[in-house]
Amino acid sequence: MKTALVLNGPNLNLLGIREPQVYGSQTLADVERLCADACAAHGLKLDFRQSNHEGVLVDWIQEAGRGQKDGSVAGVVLNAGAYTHTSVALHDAIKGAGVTLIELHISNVHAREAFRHHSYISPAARAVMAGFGVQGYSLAIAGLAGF
Ligand SMILES: O=C1C[C@@](O)(C(=O)O)C[C@@H](O)[C@@H]1O
Repeated sequence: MKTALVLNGPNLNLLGIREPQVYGSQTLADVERLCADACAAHGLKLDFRQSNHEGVLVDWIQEAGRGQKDGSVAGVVLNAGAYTHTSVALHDAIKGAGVTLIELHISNVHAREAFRHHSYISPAARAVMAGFGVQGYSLAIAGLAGF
């Protein structure tokens, strides 16, 4: 059984408390349960992580790339949070690792502030999911399973 890595970036540990009018009231633990159910439904094993640190996310993407090469990893669902809009390092990590990656946002970033309209992740991602709320995680896992 292949693993789906679901990686969450900065401030996503605050889900449920953080701007609930934008991100909803479900916590990151709730999101992990959603992902576990979606993975079980699609024959995938879940590896769910969160970090506030850019370099840690880079390390995890590189690890996922190695896992994809040895056949143990199906791909990555990445909510890079604010690093989406700033991080050349994450862009380079995804390209360098050669990993199949779905960029995910809980909110519709294109309907928000202009600084959220540009993503360094999108040009390196296989697909992009935004605006479906936390349900987007389940949809992204279904998508990953279908690649
Ligand atoms: O931290 C986040 C969360 C986010 O990635 C989302 O899930 O909608 C959108 C980003 O702009 C923001 O910085």
